[in-house]
Amino acid sequence: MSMALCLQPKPSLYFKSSLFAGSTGMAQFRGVVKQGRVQDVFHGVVIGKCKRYHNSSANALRQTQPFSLILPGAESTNLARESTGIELGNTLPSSHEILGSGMIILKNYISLKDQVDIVNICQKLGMGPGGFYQASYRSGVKQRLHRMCYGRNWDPETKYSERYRSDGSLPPPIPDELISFVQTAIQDAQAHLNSANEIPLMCPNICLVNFYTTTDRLGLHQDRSESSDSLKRGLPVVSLSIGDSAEFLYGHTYTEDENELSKVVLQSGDVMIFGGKSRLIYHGVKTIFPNSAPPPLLQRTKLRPGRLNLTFREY
Ligand SMILES: O=C(O)CCC(=O)C(=O)O
Ligand SMILES: [Fe+2]
Repeated sequence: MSMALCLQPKPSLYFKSSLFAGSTGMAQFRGVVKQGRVQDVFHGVVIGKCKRYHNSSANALRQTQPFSLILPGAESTNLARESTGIELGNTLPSSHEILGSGMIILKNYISLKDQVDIVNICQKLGMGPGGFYQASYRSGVKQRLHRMCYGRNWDPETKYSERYRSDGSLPPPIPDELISFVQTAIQDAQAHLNSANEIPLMCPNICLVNFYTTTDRLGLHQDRSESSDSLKRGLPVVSLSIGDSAEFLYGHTYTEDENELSKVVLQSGDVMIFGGKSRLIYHGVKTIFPNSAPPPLLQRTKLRPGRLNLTFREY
């Protein structure tokens, strides 16, 4: 990647760099949510079921119902792809917030135009083979979140061990422009840190795409399915937020008491990066704030209410 690219204050998705092929990794959910406080806080994900494996074809068939990011009826208008005359220029300046060693938020980093493009990429891939689905556990319980993977299959039960998804599909590759975007974001983050080593550069080879409706949550967990080498080196997780804002909770030790966790609001356009000493933070999404997405994004994409989140990792 050229330095010119790295110095872009808001890198465009259309600056392409070399494609990094390969395999990849993801989240390890803590299997302790029970009737009690944590479930009250994080009632979106069935964390306690994660130990069981699944792959029944009955589940697979149920999982393949298409899920559109776009409001029902809006797809046919094709507004997402046409110029509507809606002003997309960002008015808010970018800034950053360091949350700890190896953990940073680049605020308002993704331009509105790129947010629109990312929604369109995810909509296109999300409706195709390997697109959005609700993973289900062997017990038959489905995750509430709609999710898909790029680059390599990750599933809350089988982690990275199954190349194919339980519905027989393979995840599409990570689009080149997203790989380039993520690497530029890491380099921009490094420039804000005391030492660039706090967050090592990585070549993402997996991306998990989550869509949260306004009532979805994500329970407290660590992302630790990636290779021991990747975790040992502290290769970062890079997380992009688009759509409604979210309250993100995190801490370095597991707790069932929400008050012991730190909180931060992730808004549309923010990029959060956690690597190095923060690579194994416990984290979760407590709340999605309805009606908080930028109006021009909604007008341009017809994104349904909720939040799109992409997390990139290197296996
Ligand atoms: O939605 C987010 O901000 C976090 C997603 C996440 O933690 C994950 O997919 O592992
Ligand atoms: Fe995570």
